[in-house]
Amino acid sequence: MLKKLVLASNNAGKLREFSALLAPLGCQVIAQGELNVPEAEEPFHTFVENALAKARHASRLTGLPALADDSGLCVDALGGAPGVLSARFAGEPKSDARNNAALLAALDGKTPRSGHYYCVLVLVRHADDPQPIIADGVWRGQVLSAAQGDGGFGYDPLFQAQGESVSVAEMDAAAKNAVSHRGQAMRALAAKLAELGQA
Ligand SMILES: O=P(O)(O)OP(=O)(O)OP(=O)(O)OC[C@H]1O[C@@H](n2cnc3c(O)ncnc32)[C@H](O)[C@@H]1O
Ligand SMILES: [Mg+2]
Repeated sequence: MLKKLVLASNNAGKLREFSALLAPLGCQVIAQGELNVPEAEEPFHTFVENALAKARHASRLTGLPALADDSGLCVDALGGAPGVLSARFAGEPKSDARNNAALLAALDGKTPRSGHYYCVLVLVRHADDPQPIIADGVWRGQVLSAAQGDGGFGYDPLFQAQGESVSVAEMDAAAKNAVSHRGQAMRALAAKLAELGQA
């Protein structure tokens, strides 16, 4: 039974979404920043390796079970970019506004504008956990030609999910969580925990 876990993320947008998504687990959740955990390195080419590195890092420094999210936007006409580099597509320091501008510039004149958000979640029960619990989610859609709305975070003003008539930044938070890559991954993770008798 998980009583307490550290959320291995410094992204305020993700943390807001997780506060609703993790509520059903009924465990105490502490953001790593509150425990002075510095940002982990994310040197890998796959989302899952980066998520595992972030989870192990937070768990090692806090002694708590840790949940990490590695996610990004993968655009078909850009060969999957920004992908694992989504947070830093326009370089350092990380900036959603500059990333959005860089995405529009990269897609200028290109078709199709289709792509997907991807999210992988990794939960380790301790830093050297040999059996991390892993779940992922995919949310397909299109990159718009101009930003719309001011909700959400990251690329949300530029992303319109399949079946929606507004950008993700124009959806309310609960509606996004109900269908998003992160919402899907979180529900899959919760199901795995339940199967293992851990939640
Ligand atoms: O590593 P942490 O501390 O969790 O925070 P981060 O922002 O660096 O997170 P990632 O390394 O996983 O990079 C994810 C980037 O992908 C984008 N992204 C992921 N999920 C998104 C979502 O739901 N809406 C909009 N953009 C998203 C956004 O640019 C994020 O900064
Ligand atoms: Mg990151």
